[in-house]
This record gives sequence, C-alpha cells and structure tokens, in this order.
Amino acid sequence: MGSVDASETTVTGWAARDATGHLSPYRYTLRKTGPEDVVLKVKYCGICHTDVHQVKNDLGASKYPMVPGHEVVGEVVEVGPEVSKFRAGDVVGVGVIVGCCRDCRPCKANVEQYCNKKIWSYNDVYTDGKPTQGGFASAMVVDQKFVVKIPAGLAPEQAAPLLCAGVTVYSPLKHFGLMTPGLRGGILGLGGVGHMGVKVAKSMGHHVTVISSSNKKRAEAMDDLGADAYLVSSDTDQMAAAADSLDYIIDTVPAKHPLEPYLALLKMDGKLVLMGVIAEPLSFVSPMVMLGRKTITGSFIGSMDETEEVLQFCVDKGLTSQIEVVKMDYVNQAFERLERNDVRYRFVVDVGGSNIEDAA
Ligand SMILES: NC(=O)C1=CN([C@@H]2O[C@H](COP(=O)(O)OP(=O)(O)OC[C@H]3O[C@@H](n4cnc5c(N)ncnc54)[C@H](OP(=O)(O)O)[C@@H]3O)[C@@H](O)[C@H]2O)C=CC1
Ligand SMILES: O=C/C=C/c1ccc(O)c(O)c1
Ligand SMILES: [Zn+2]
Ligand SMILES: [Zn+2]
Repeated sequence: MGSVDASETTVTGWAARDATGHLSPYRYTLRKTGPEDVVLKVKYCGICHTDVHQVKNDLGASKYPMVPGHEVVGEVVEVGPEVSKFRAGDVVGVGVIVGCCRDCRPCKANVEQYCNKKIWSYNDVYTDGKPTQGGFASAMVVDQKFVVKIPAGLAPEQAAPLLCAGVTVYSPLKHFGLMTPGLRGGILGLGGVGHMGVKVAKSMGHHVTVISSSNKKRAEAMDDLGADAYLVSSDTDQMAAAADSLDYIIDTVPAKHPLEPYLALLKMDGKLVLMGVIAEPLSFVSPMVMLGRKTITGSFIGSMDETEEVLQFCVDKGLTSQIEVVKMDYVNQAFERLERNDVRYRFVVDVGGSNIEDAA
C-alpha cells in the first residue's frame, strides 16, 4: 500500500485511459475505512473476458480511468469497528459486485446480484460519489457483505477464478435444478468460464460435452478437464449426430453467434443458459423453442452465498482452476492473448508479487 494521509490511502492500480484498453499505472485514493469496511492488500486477480469488454467499451458505458479486475484475492490488513466476519491476516476474495440496496426483492432473497441498485466493483460510482476501481491494484476497500473468506485448502491464485468464472457456472446449475447426477450438459466455448463449467458439472456427476469453435482444445478437454464428448460447432455431421441429446447448455461465447445449432442439441425441456455479454441482438425462429418446450435463459454471476458455496464445493471435490500466472507488467499481453483465444484457461495476475509502479 502507498502513503497514508489523515483520511485516505493512495494506491496504484493499472488503469485503461480510453477504449484502446491499454493498462498503465494510475494513482488514486481509497475511501477512509468505514465501520463495515474491509481493507485488503491484493495478492492475485484473474482476468475475465468481461474485463476485456469493459476496457474496450464493448458495452458503450465505460468510464475512464478504469482499473478493471473482479476476481480478487487479497489479505485483510485493516477492518472497520463493526466488521465481525474478518480480521487482519485473513485471505479473502472479492468478485463482481461491492454494493446493493439491501431492501429490494432480490436483496431480501439473498440474490443481491440481481439488485437494480447493485454497485459494480469497477466502472461504477460508490455511495460516497467516488468511482469504484477493481483488483489490478495494490489494495481495495470493500464492505464486508461483499467479501468472502478463502477456505483452507484452496491456494489463493487458484481461488481467484472461482470468484467470477466458478460461481457463474455454479449458480445457474443450482438455480435451475441442474445439479442432479446423470444429467447431460453442454459447455459452449471452452475459456475461463467454460473450463470451470466442465469441472463443476463433472463433479456434479454429469455427462459433459464441450462444444468448441475448433478442434484445438479436444485433447485437453477430454484428457485434462475430464469432458466426455467434444463437438466442433462448424462440423454439421457431428452436430447432427448429437441432436436432441443435452439437458442444458451453458453458452459462454463472448460474441454474436447463431442460437439454432445449439437449441437443436437440447432434449425436450432442455435449457440454453446464456452467459456471454453480447451487445447485439441474437435471433432464432420460434419453432426451435416451441417444438420441445425449450428454454432460453440467462444468468448473472452468483450471490455471495453461492460464492461461499462454490469455494467450499471446490475444496470438497478437490477442484482447481487451470491458470497461467503472470506478473503485472505482462497484463496488456495477457489481455491481448485472452481476446485472441490464446489462454488455457484463465490468466491470473500475481499482483502482490509484482512491482506495480512500473509500466510495461
Ligand atoms: N453472465 C455472467 O455472469 C458472466 C458473463 N461473462 C461473460 O462470458 C463470456 C465468456 O467469458 P470468459 O470465459 O471469461 O471468456 P474466454 O475468452 O475465456 O472464453 C470464451 C470462449 O468462447 C469461445 N469463443 C471466443 N470467441 C468466440 C467467437 N467469436 N465465436 C465463437 N466462440 C468464441 C472460445 O472457446 P472455444 O475455443 O472453445 O471456441 C473462448 O475460449 C464473456 O462475454 C464474459 O463477459 C463472464 C463471467 C460472468
Ligand atoms: O464477468 C462478470 C460480469 C458479467 C456481466 C454480465 C452482464 C453484463 O451486462 C455485464 O456488464 C457484465
Ligand atoms: Zn467475470
Ligand atoms: Zn436491492
């Protein structure tokens, strides 16, 4: 952490200044530690494709300077006087949201990620009027409600991708009643979210089919991740042979794509769960859902409760994420490689072990 004045701490994060998305060191202040706040020194932060969408303004709502990063693992260095869940020295995680209204139906049902007044961990404005900034930074201040303990048995760098990618697949499987052993699931797009989808679904006892844009990941998917089957989406013979075979598909593709080839893979009552953030309309003809009573739905990360659950699920099942750990001075190359589909399967930045004052 940086210098401390009477009220605010100055920290360094790596920020994008414009839609080129190039990150470089940026100094800003953290708010004074409030009664329910946890101050954490960042150790590791995963790179999610949403970070690419955000720094490049793919959704048209990006504000700069923007320090991305929402798969954050750190060590607690200070807590406010009303913090009961954490103490200095704890290893903790922070994900996609850091605030909610606590009063609406989603908040009262403990699915605060669906609160219309949620506060994103970056590219948003906090209750004090300051911009929120994410985890590619030396430290963060976060309300204890949005902090989870990393359980013993999970390495901190391994835990980082679980805070977004992991809970993002766990939540819909749980919510839509898709945790039953023996189900046949499809994972469309084998990236950061998709590879956790394979691992989590396999651990639930599912038969898992990866549906990929190429043959490049076939051996890894089957041998390393434990997938049961592998389809190349452009191979019409393979796709036809697999028609009417899946109970659900988790669709993680981050770009516009046709839905009909995937709807055809679903059995009657099958569910297509959209995960990718795509700012263009997707289309399908209605018989593709009517003839088979199929559902197209979506899901957004997971609740704080589910985040705690997925962390424990991974400990209990012995699951880890498959990651490439890099230093902060490699972050721009890592973003570029992620964008061109060249990572197996998640970059995690060793923020604590980097000299983050130096630009690449
Ligand atoms: N709903 C939610 O709560 C969340 C949404 N997201 C969103 O999910 C999406 C995936 O995120 P993440 O897993 O981090 O991204 P990755 O880039 O790691 O993975 C996406 C995968 O999709 C496939 N893919 C990539 N580009 C294309 C394309 N143009 N056409 C077809 N397939 C493509 C590739 O798999 P293959 O090589 O197998 O084809 C790639 O590995 C993003 O849009 C992200 O913003 C992320 C987290 C939470
Ligand atoms: O990576 C996590 C965030 C996902 C996300 C989903 C939907 C949306 O509109 C976003 O801006 C982000
Ligand atoms: Zn994410
Ligand atoms: Zn709310």
